[in-house]
Amino acid sequence: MGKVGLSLKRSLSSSMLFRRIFSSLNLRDLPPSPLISSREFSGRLWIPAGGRLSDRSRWLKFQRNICLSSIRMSSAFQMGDTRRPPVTADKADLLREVEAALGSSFSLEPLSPTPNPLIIVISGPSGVGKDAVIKQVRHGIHFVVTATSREKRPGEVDGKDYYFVTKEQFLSMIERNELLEYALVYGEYKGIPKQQIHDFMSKGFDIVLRVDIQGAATLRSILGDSAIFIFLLAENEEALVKRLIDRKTETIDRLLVRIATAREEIKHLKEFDYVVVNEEGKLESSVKMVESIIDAEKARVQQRNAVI
Ligand SMILES: Nc1ncnc2c1ncn2[C@@H]1O[C@H](COP(=O)(O)OP(=O)(O)OP(=O)(O)O)[C@@H](O)[C@H]1O
Repeated sequence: MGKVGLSLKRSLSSSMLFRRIFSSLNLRDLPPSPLISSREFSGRLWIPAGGRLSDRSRWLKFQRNICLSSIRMSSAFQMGDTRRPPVTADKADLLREVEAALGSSFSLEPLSPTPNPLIIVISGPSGVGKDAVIKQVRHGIHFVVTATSREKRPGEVDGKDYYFVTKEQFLSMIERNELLEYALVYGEYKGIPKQQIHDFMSKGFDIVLRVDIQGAATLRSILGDSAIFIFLLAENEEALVKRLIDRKTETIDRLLVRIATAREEIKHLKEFDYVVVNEEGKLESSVKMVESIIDAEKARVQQRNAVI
C-alpha cells in the first residue's frame, strides 16, 4: 500500500476511534452549552495519525477530558448566568459577554515585559569572518562603527566600516573619555565610541560590538554578564589561514603574526557565552546561528540589563 493509502487508512481508523469515544460522552444528556456547540467541538478536536496505538489512546483520553471539562465549565456558566449568549453570537459579542460576567474588561497590556536592548560582543581570530557575519545579521541591530588609526583597506568606507582617524585624534578621544574600550592592535589603535551606543540603545536597537579577544576580555570586565559574548571560529586552522590568504590583505610576515595570535586567542574560548563555527562556504548558517542566539536571549525570563 502506498503512503497516501496508508495515511488515509490511519486517519479513517483514528476518526472511527474518536467517534466511539465521543459518542460515549452522551452529549445529548448534557445541558446545551451556551459557548460551544457540539459541531464546534468536533471541529476543534484533532487526533494524530500514525504512532503507536497506546499513544493515540492516551491522546484520545486527553482530548475527551478537555471536552468534559469544557462542558462542565459551560454548564456551570449556564447555571449561574441566565443571560445566555446565542450560540451564533460572534467572537466580539462573546468577549463582551464574558467581560460583563467578570465585571471587568480584558487588558491589552502585554503579558510579558518588552525585552531590553542587548549588547552583543562578537569576537574571534583575525580573518574568521566577524565582519562578514555581522554585515548580514538582520535589522533592528546597530553595528557600532569602531574608530581606528589603521589605514583604510581597498573598498572600505569611512564612517561605515570604521571611523578612520589619525593616531593624534585617537589619543585625544582617549583623553576625553569618549571610548568604552580601546586597544593597540598590531601597532594600530582601535576603540568603541560610547556616544553611538547610548544613542542607538535609547532608540531600542540592539548593539553589536566587534572586538578582538583582548577587547572582549576588557568588555567583560566592564559589562560583566549584562552583555552577550559570542566567539566566532573557523572549523579548523587551515580554513582560517586560507580565508586570510584569500582576503589578499596580508604579507607573509603579517600572516605569521596573525596565525600565532589566533592560536593564543582560541585558548580564551571558555570565557565566552556562545561559540559559532563559521564553516567554509556556510556564512549564511553562521548568520542564522547568531540570530538564533539573539532570539533566545530576547526570550529570557531574567533579562540582561546592559548599562553603559
Ligand atoms: N563562511 C565563510 N566561508 C568563506 N569565506 C568566508 C566566510 N566567512 C567570511 N569569509 C571571508 O573571509 C574573509 C575574512 O572575513 P572578515 O574580514 O569578515 O574577517 P574578520 O574576522 O572580520 O577579520 P579581521 O578581524 O582581520 O578584520 C573575507 O574575505 C570574507 O568574505
